[in-house]
Amino acid sequence: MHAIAQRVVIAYGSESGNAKALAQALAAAPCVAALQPQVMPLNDVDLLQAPWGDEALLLIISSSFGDGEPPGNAEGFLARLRQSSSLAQLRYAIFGLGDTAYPNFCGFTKQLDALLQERGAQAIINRVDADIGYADFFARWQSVLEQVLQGDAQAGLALSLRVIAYGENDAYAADILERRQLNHAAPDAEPGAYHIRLACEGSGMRWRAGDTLHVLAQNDPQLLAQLAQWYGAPEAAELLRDKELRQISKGVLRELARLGGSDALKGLLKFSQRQQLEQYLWGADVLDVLQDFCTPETVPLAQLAQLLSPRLPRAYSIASHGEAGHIDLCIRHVRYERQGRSREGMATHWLLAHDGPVQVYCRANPGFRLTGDAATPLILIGTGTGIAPLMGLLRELQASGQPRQTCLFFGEKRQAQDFLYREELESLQAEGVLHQLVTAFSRDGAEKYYVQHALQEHAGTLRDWIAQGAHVYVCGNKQHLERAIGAAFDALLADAEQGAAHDETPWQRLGREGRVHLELY
Ligand SMILES: Cc1cc2nc3c(=O)[nH]c(=O)nc-3n(C[C@H](O)[C@H](O)[C@H](O)COP(=O)(O)O)c2cc1C
Repeated sequence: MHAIAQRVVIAYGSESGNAKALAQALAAAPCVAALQPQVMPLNDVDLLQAPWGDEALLLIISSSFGDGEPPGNAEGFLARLRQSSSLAQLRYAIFGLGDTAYPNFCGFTKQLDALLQERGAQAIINRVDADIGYADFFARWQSVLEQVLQGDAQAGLALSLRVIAYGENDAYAADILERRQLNHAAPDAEPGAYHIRLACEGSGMRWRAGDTLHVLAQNDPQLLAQLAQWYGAPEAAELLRDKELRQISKGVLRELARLGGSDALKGLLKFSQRQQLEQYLWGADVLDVLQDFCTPETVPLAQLAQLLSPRLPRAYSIASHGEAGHIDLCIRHVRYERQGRSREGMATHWLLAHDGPVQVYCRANPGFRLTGDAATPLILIGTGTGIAPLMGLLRELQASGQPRQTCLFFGEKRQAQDFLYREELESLQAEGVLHQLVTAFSRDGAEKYYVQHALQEHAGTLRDWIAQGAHVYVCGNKQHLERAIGAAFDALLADAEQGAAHDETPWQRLGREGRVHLELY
């Protein structure tokens, strides 16, 4: 066997430094160092000028960003590659870094590989698609590269290192390990709040606290039966089984209004009626729309089946950390009645009632992940089941063994019934993971008391923490929470910030500095 390359270029595309660090480590590895490699960002690689003859080799190590796009220092390379014609002389190998929690996993390096192949370039090692645990893959890739450099071409073409990403069409079937009610039933209590644990050990699925779990639930058989009855056609249940029956898009409504010849529905779809439409759609399903505005004759079953989109996944905040081997959710079992029919949240009901595995996949939510360093204090604010991602963050801090100054403000109705995760929170506090646990139970006193009131009472601590660079994480109800929390922070920081520029409020400034993390629903 003889060495296959005299000249090696190691080119990286890297936004936050992982790929660059690997490129530098590779250059220092004895088998490569002997060839005195050049290390540079992909943007500096000149595909046309460099002599990519028999003796040269391009090793690409790059991450993907945005939606499977190149990091900033690789954008120019991609543009030039697109414009280039034949690259038949070029031999290359690609090591892609990514995160399966993003929909376009390793999108950029997959695209590079395809473009290079289209232009006749030759991969000497099969492309690697590595996830966040890339260190192990890199060690294996490097040892195969060593074999290839020594002339063993087969080793590169036999390598198979590609993490498969889960998604809507390729979901993971997770068993339910635990279902436990977190609040105590009482006649006037909030609807049930449940802790659900899903088994994910060995799935290869990756996530971090703050990310979301997408659940592909099945439609309620009762609703399918009611649709079949409305149509007088038993086959409706089968035809509509995998269709989205709850979240009805404007496009579908427009088409139903046209087919049904309904002026009332056409009117509701006018821009000026958007609030009325929102009110009408709250808790509605496709059977409501059909009953209210159409007849089985105006919207034949086959046409409805064609019109409706496939079932949409429902997203839940993950309440466990990424190394846990299981995914925890904290969900509310919503039940209500409308037009004489009792209804339940589609996926929530499915998660609570169904036996057997649940189809799921994770998606990254970088805006709600832990940021900053050990010196960055964390102010966590959650109401009701909005505690879920905050539990995830606390559990991640606990698992990391690197606690920070952390304070949780939790709001609910009544302490005796609604103190979700009370025991665990108290033990996190005893362990020193959580420094302050502040609760605001709105209905326990003579006057309503909410998290924003608790924030005011702790103004001194909060001001100090904000001055130390604290990040604020807020999760809960969209309608009330953000405005109330923003106003509370503006009030408590107003004095401290007197004299500062007034074209923004203190809360807006924190937002602009990337220190406010919101998860509102
Ligand atoms: C905002 C953001 C967007 C990302 N987008 C993607 C993506 O679309 N596909 C993917 O596979 N990985 C994505 N990632 C994950 C990165 O590719 C991964 O963290 C990688 O290890 C970063 O390497 P680098 O430090 O060399 O840039 C993203 C990460 C962040 C923070």
